[in-house]
Amino acid sequence: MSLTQVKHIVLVLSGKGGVGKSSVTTQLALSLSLAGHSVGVLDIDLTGPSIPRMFAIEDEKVTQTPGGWLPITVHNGDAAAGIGSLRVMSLGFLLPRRGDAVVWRGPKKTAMVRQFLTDVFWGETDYLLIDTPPGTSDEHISLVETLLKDTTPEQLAGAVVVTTPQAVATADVKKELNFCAKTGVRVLGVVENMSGFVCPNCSECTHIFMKGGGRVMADDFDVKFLGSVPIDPQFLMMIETGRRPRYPAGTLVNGEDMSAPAGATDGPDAGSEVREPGLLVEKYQSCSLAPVFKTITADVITAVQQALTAS
Ligand SMILES: Nc1ncnc2c1ncn2[C@@H]1O[C@H](COP(=O)(O)OP(=O)(O)OP(=O)(O)O)[C@@H](O)[C@H]1O
Ligand code: SF4
Repeated sequence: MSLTQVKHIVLVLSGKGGVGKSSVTTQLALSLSLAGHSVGVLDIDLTGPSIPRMFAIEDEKVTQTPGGWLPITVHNGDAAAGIGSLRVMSLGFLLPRRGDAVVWRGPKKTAMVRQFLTDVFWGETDYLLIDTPPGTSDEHISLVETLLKDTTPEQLAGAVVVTTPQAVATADVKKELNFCAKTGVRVLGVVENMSGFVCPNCSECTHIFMKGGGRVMADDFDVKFLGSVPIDPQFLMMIETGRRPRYPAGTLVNGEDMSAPAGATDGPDAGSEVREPGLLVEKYQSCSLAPVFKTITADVITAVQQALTAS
């Protein structure tokens, strides 16, 4: 069984598409890795796998070994720098061409999800984040059934549920919380994404949508609110073009100065359209969302430890 050496499995769920589930998964993975943990990301969004693009590895192909499929390495980690390894598996790596459509009926999707859970060789991994499609579809049921059967309660830590602030999103995301309650999956907490907009000129955060819907929903369901994540165009730019985020002098986020140090040059990758997966962790450290996720990650780790004590 490929998950035996995985310590903690965390599902990333949302009832609604486009709320930033894959972005939250990506940032949680980068943040956990920056905190020194070895991290795996399993993308089971079979019809729209966006995780490979987010890690700039969409042209990679996985290899089959006697121990199973080998996930793609984003980086190997650096013990001296206190950074953990980061590896990714997605259906995107098995498709003949980038962007190929996957038109499968339920049973085939169910079988693929099972295969992803049993046939990927993760090796020793502290956190396996599973990015799921929106809703509560065949993939979710297959995922939860297999995990409840094949992993221990200590391994299956629980779910991080992602929403946006508006009522139209929270209404759908509530269905996901009900799904967790019915299937017995613990909810580690709720993240409100796209909560305000970070201006690229002055780094001021403006709440262009409503705010607070995620917290209200978390309170209604008596689960932890993990935090609000603003829209930062620099994060999007980093993902799309590989450019290193840059903020005006004096930009403070969560007490951390995000502006480039005095005299710093932009480096060879600044302005470059070439995305380099190995540099993603380093670049992410200079993104305004990194300190936000540091706090969220610390809360997720605490919630996982509490779940461990309770199980
Ligand atoms: N906080 C953010 N700041 C800037 N851009 C963001 C943020 N969150 C998400 N995005 C961008 O919004 C788009 C949709 O996000 P993402 O793909 O993560 O959503 P999703 O919920 O996983 O979508 P799907 O339902 O299709 O799987 C992406 O281009 C992503 O980079
Ligand atoms: S936040 Fe400040 S710099 Fe940005 S658009 Fe508004 S006024 Fe201009």
